[in-house]
Amino acid sequence: MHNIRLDKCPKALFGSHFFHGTLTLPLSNFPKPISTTSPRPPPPPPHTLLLSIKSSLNKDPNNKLNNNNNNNNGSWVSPDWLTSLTRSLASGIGAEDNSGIPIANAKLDDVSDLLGGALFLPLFKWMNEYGPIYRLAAGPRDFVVVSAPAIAKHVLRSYGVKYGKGLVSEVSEFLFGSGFAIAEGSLWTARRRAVVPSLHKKYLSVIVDRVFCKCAERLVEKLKLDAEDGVAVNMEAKFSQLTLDVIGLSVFNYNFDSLTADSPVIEAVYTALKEAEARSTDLLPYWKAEKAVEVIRKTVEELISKCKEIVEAEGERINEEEYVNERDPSILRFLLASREEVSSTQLRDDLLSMLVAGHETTGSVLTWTIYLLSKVLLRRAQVPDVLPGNYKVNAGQDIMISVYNIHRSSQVWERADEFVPERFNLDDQYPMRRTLISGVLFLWLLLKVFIPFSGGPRKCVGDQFALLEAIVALAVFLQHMNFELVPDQNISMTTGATIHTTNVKFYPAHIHANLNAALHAYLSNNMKHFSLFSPNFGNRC
Ligand code: HEM
Repeated sequence: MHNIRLDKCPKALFGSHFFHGTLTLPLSNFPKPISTTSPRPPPPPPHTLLLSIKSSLNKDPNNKLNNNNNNNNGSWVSPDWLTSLTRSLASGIGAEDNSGIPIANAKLDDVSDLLGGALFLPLFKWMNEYGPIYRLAAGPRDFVVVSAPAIAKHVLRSYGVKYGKGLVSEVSEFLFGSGFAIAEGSLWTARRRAVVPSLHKKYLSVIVDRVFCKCAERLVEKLKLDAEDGVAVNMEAKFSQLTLDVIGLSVFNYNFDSLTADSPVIEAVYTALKEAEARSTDLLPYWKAEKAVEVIRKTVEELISKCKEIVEAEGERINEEEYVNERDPSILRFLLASREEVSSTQLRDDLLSMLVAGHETTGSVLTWTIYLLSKVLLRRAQVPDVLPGNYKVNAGQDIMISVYNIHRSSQVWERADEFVPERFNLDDQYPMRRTLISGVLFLWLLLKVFIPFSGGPRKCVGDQFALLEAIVALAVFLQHMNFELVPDQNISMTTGATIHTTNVKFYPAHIHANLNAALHAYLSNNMKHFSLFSPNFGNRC
């Protein structure tokens, strides 16, 4: 596992502002973009696969291919990557590589982070060495890794035309089945159109009150007890429990009550996501996730059948666009009352997608600032394509967009590595709005470089939900609690769907404070601006 020095850890920076009672709004604290002209020109000279393989074999004195040319771009397959070598030898000696994409020379040391699940760390290192686009052989797979906003935008907005989800769908099918989070083509279009209307504005405002505030208040009550006892608390675990309760109530009107009793669903979600990650590189042995998937599916099926009985007994039908059932405003109720014809397996898989995506990711936004938590997005080229910067990819090429790199690149941001709460002046009553009015150019840049919820047609459907949840929870915590980081901890990172810390503890302390007026203003004005955070790049979703 990779150990991060506390003084280098973005979380520590975050903590120094957030966890000592000063109000900060992490969502608005992204760095200022300085450039969006991404691809690093000029492209490196072309090289051949054969020569690259030769260069990787150079270390072997017995190797007959030994007297080859120097390859500035490193080897197609690093000496340490025997699995990749095997694959490359099998699949294309002599093939011309005229892609213009440099090849990352990945050493085993570099990828030790992979074994802890922190793939984004070596990806960042290689970006600094090879630039905003490079080719990486990861185990038996071969990825083009993209850290340039313009290329990322090109790939994300071309979903369905030139790119599909590809690998991510393949490796997550065991979990999501036919759910719309991984479905492709017309199945995805139909399912997304059915589910997205359930997250309408009226629903969100009801959920803020009934669910986000209530769940956060419940957590505060628990933390007060810990404060009295002087107990150090693992906040990541607490946030995980909080968000499971939130997503359970919002999607199913069901209280997991995981703040009180351990819920097997949390563990099951992490286990399943880890397995999906292991499958995507094929570098690690797969976990045995069958049991975890069974736990999640069974839970979802039970919740659906309970709700179905009630809806059928009541004969409820949707007749308004922004329909909310006052007793049960859940997404499940919305879908069932809309009487949409869909198989029960499909419904289960769609809702399971919401449960996993919604639970797993929202927890981490509370411990990391939003721009620091994102990992990678995967796409696969369906046709040959030329990327901005004149980089060529073949049909079938897996593309890995490193959102972490884009959000942390010094080519893109000023003071890229820092958390700077002062970027938005909180004394300003409407910080986001002012930016909107006065900074058209800034916003245009922002839309291209800040993509925690992805972009284009497959962008997150829960972005506004997640942002509101995080803001409301922060508001409630800060009104009642202070947090002090337990000194001398070894802070590590790991990944689920996003980046998480491992076992970081805080001492909570109860305070009596008033909710900051700026936060009030922010909350009441931000909803309409939230779409900023996941651009659709002009696509209709
Ligand atoms: C901080 C919180 C969250 C983050 C950072 C996040 C991030 C993302 C990202 C990056 C994607 C797109 C993946 C891609 O382009 O391949 C995505 C998709 C998705 N998210 Fe979220 N998400 C969050 C919260 C939520 C919540 C709360 C829900 C549910 C209420 C949700 C439901 C979904 C679904 C269903 C998809 C699949 C959409 C599709 O494929 O059409 N997410 N999310």
